[in-house]
Amino acid sequence: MMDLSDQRSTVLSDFVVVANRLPVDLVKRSDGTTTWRRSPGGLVTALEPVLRRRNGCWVGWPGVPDRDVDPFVHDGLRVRPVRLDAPEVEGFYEGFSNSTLWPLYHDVVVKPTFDRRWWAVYRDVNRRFAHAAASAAAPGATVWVHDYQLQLVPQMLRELRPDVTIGFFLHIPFPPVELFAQLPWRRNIMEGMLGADLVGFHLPGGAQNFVVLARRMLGLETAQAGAGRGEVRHEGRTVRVGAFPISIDTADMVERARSESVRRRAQEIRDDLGNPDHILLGVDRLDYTKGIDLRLDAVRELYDEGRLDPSRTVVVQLATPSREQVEQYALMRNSIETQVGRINGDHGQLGHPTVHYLYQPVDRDELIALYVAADVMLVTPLRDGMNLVAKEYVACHPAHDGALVLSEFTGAASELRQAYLVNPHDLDLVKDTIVAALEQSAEERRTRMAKLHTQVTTNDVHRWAQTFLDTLAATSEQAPPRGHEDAPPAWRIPSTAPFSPNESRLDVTAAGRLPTAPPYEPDRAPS
Ligand SMILES: Nc1ncnc2c1ncn2[C@@H]1O[C@H](COP(=O)(O)OP(=O)(O)O)[C@@H](O)[C@H]1O
Ligand SMILES: O=P(O)(O)OC[C@H]1O[C@H](O[C@H]2O[C@H](CO)[C@@H](O)[C@H](O)[C@H]2O)[C@H](O)[C@@H](O)[C@@H]1O
Repeated sequence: MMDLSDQRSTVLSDFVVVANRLPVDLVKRSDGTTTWRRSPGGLVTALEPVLRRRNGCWVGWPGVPDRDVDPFVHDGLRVRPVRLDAPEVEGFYEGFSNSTLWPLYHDVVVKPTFDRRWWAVYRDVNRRFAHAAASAAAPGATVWVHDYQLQLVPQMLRELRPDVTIGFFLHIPFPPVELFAQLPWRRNIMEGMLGADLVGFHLPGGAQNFVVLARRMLGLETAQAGAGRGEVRHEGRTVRVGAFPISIDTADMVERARSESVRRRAQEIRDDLGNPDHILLGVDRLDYTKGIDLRLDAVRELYDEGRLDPSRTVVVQLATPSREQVEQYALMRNSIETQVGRINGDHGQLGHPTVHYLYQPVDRDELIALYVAADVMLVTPLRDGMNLVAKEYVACHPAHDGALVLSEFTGAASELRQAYLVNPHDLDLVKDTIVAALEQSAEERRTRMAKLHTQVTTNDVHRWAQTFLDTLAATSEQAPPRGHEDAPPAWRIPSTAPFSPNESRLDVTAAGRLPTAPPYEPDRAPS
């Protein structure tokens, strides 16, 4: 248990978010001075408005190695930076997080590397984050730990601060048993996450995979209800598990998309692109999971076959630089840029490329203007935890124009059922679907987009956070009084079989049901 008496000089918070990324990155300007810039990725997009509303504190890494930065307030947000040295960035961030866990959890779309040195660094860095969180949290605070980079933090934090309530949320898919079982440190990761009071995933499938592993691999007592809700009994505590599909600050997006300045800019973009009949748009971190290469293949074939007219239909692809030191990302960049060059070489004209490609982050309002201008949004990941870009595009079409082509392998596809859903591995289907989205009737377009818009308006990021945090609060209220943690729960379902990674995932749903109606409904995913 940590002594908080030495923390008097620092403000302690009742609500602490812990994530690898801070909402802002420290970046060097060309003149050698530094400034803070919005960090990449959907985790920051989602959490920033949540923290702003709840006046909490954010513990995370400032995005550059070897920099000690004191706690500070950025644009009204309280921020507590955690230092990582260059070898730690390599072993923890580029290595274990993004070359082991990221590919393993994304269906092994590239081969994960299992390196024992990276694992040791991952553990050490997780311990540092746990200490930073423990130092930031007021007595009895709620600490919300995020994502695959910090899966050991809940357990480590609990050892330091048994008084705090701990939530954990995974932003990427949680893999099926047979994939997770490849991980040499699979037990440590599971035990790390089980340090939380509530473990959340985007989708019921991830939650179910987690409960199955707890029972089969760790031999713990578990219970499952429908739609991914479950409980795991661990070290005398009950850990709740659930699905909580994340979203965006929809009202903010809608307001910006409707603003005069953004609408004017959207028209300028159309003019600058030569007033084509159709604009197809892709917006992604440059990541091999996002299927940018697949959609470019589809578009190239459509141009080659004359099904799309390059003088009337243009593609805009924004790619945010991401994890550039990781080999697979550098390779992916090269191959995408080769694809873009080839399409433009074959189908572009002087001053009029058919694919407009930017490898850079753009300002938020510029991005929204692009969403507004685009007739068809292409979201084709091979695997994606959620994909907020899809929801952002929908939010930016409050008049119910536009069309969304969406991979079935995104978390968003489970909610955005009226999108043009595609299997991105099926190139002919992707091509036909792009053409269908372009040729849809005005009525079809309005009907689909109206339903999608209702979905993202009803289920925004504030509702997501509220549901998770309400569930977490209810969980800690239901915990047995200290000293009575071993009282046997009524629902106990003992593990019966030894762990086997090949066991069917589905058989566990027969394991048991919660005897009483659970107090929460995290799987509400209205259409
Ligand atoms: N080039 C870009 N410039 C600015 N923001 C971008 C760019 N590309 C992506 N984004 C933002 O990054 C976020 C991506 O989130 P998401 O789709 O959930 O995927 P991920 O978190 O894996 O990158 C979105 O909020 C999107 O608006
Ligand atoms: O921090 P980076 O290495 O630069 O990567 C950016 C973020 O990518 C991942 O985002 C995920 O979270 C989104 C919101 O829940 C979700 O929509 C998306 O499907 C995920 O890929 C990663 O999980 C974050 O930790 C990174 O910060």
